[in-house]
Amino acid sequence: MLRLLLSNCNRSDLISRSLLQHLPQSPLGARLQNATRLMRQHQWAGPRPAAAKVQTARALLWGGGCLGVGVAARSWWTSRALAHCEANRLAGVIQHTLQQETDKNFDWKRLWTYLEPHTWELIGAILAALIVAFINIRIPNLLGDLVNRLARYANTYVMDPINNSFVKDVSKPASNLLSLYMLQSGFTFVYIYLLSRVGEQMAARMRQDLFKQIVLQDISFFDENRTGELVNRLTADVQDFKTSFKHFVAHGLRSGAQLIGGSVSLFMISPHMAAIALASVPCVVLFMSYLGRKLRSLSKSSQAQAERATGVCEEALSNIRTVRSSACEYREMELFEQETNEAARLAQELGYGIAVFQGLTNFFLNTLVLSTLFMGGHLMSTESLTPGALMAFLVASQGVQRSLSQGSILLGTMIRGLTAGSRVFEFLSLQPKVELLRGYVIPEERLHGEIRFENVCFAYPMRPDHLVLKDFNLTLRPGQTVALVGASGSGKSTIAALLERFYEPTSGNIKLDGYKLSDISPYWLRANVLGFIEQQPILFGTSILENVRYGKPDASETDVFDASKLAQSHDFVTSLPDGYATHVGERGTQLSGGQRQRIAIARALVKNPRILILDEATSALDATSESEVQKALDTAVQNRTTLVIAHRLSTIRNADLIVVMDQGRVVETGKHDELMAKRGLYFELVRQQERRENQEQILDQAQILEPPISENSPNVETTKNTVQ
Ligand SMILES: Nc1ncnc2c1ncn2[C@@H]1O[C@H](COP(=O)(O)OP(=O)(O)OP(=O)(O)O)[C@@H](O)[C@H]1O
Repeated sequence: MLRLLLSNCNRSDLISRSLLQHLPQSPLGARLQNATRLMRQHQWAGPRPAAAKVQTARALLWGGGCLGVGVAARSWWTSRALAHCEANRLAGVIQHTLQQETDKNFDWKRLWTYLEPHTWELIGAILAALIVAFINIRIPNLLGDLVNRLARYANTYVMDPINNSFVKDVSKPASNLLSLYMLQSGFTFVYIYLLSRVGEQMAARMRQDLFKQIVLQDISFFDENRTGELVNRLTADVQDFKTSFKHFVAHGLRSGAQLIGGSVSLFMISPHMAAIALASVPCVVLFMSYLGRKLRSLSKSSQAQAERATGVCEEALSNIRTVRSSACEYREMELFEQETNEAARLAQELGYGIAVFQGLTNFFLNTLVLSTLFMGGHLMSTESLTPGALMAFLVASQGVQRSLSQGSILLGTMIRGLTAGSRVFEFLSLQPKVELLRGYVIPEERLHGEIRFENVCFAYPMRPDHLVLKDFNLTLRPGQTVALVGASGSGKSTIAALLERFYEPTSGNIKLDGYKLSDISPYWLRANVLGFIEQQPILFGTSILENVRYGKPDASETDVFDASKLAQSHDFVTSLPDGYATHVGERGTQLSGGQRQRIAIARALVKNPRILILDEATSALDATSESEVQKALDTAVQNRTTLVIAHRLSTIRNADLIVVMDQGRVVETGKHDELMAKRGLYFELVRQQERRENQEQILDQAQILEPPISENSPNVETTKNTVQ
């Protein structure tokens, strides 16, 4: 789906045509840009850790050794080209290792970029939370005051409460207390409301940035990361971070302020009791930070495991037809069960750690209350403490106790939040190697559609030690149809992927009308020059009109109809009850394979591309659909340079040039008749295919001739018995 997204980049969404026009258009400008890009890449590799330097040196020595062997084994020219491939491949290995070593600590600076636009709201929330904390510190003193006054009337029977001095005496501290309660609730509302605004807006921006960053990544990123895991980061991790942030700021600030303020007032009420009560706090703090570190690493593995479970679920659901047709429902259930059980086990371990911590903290705090009562009673008996002061001390110490126990919950929240945040920021800081908009645009009058592959070597980033293309050379002249054939895995689709700039060659060049592809804006290239038709095209769950328009968002209805006529889809679309407004279902499941394919062809043609890439566009179809789609393709390729990746060799007999590939190299080129006369690999492939097709025909005929199974036939009996 992402390949499709990249190959049909939505121009109106990302950048206006005028911006594209302003990009440098001369080869010199492009060379300068390329040089800057290379310099930046070089700077990135700049300060290498010592271990990496050793690794680099080792790798280079090893590379040197390999070069030596290569020189001895091959002719000078071939080995020089391959040595170059090997050196570049090694550079890939080193870069991959270095990337894995990058620090994944929490990025506070990046967090600030999200908070900065809400500075005033945040300050307001912090102030309101601090005021609440201050009020909470004041309340015990006022309560103590009230209790002292009430204590005076402990043994007095109040006859007339209205005219009695009791009311006058008590009303002032009581009304003071009431006003504080009202202020406390008002400021609580303010900070909770402001924090939730900041949190929601921050989370929305984070999600948008993360999605943008993910969509812009190189295709190799998607080879490495599973879709479900990416979706998990976009949803669960951002959610976790937001919740933890709000919780932490709201309760953390209040608890922190209350802890400090409450401790001060404890000292003011009774320094003796306060000293005893707070003596053991440093031990709790030390214990808290030790456990915090342990819990953080546990939380990290627990969240990563949850991500894996989501990955399994997403993969199974998005490929439900394959799961069903392979009868793998129970396997998928089992796999999901294993992954979720493991996630639950890790989460339980985390919960266990937090529970131990909280239990110990509670025990500590309760013994603190008990010792306070014991000490307070003793001081009261010696008349060095009033009952009001004891009451104030107890309420204040309860405030401190609440803050401390909040601290243990906050610790868990903070751990979860920091882990989720660093996972989100990890992807936010990734930079794609190929920048979508960087590069120049070839002026219309110079765009002819000539493609040259010059000594291209390539290894996939996920398998840097496996060279897929070795010194690959090929020229496609403007308007020519060139077919790539070869055994499975020989590198045909890789050629198409390189032409689309889904990957960059490890060495060598690909040129379009003499301009290096690496200097051209990939966005412009895919949006204007290349039309890509895949073997199994994916449609989006919207109308046929929107699906065709996906190739060119500003296409008029007439453009869509014209492209559909060229793709032989107009007639079947207009015969549908809703015509172009027909919904195709998720991934286009409500259409037949041939219909999907023809809509995909219309989607590619609507932008009138100069170059068409057909990746086995008919191989997944039955004979009727194949002939319809083939008709569409025959019209589509006219006046365009076309690269056909062929499986059914019968469909490319008329190609202007057939290129036979074997293990990433070109081994034969020519027209069909020339290659057949050569009796080389192409001849062999054609023969193999003919034999296979004959065998399939014989099997089909055998099935037709086989008598229908009757109710009484032994086969049916056997089946019945087996089922029973
Ligand atoms: N994304 C990828 N990451 C790593 N290796 C890959 C990737 N895609 C393909 N390969 C490997 O590259 C080699 C060439 O694959 P490619 O798809 O180009 O072959 P092909 O000739 O098109 O095969 P087929 O006819 O079966 O489609 C294979 O060995 C394959 O395993």
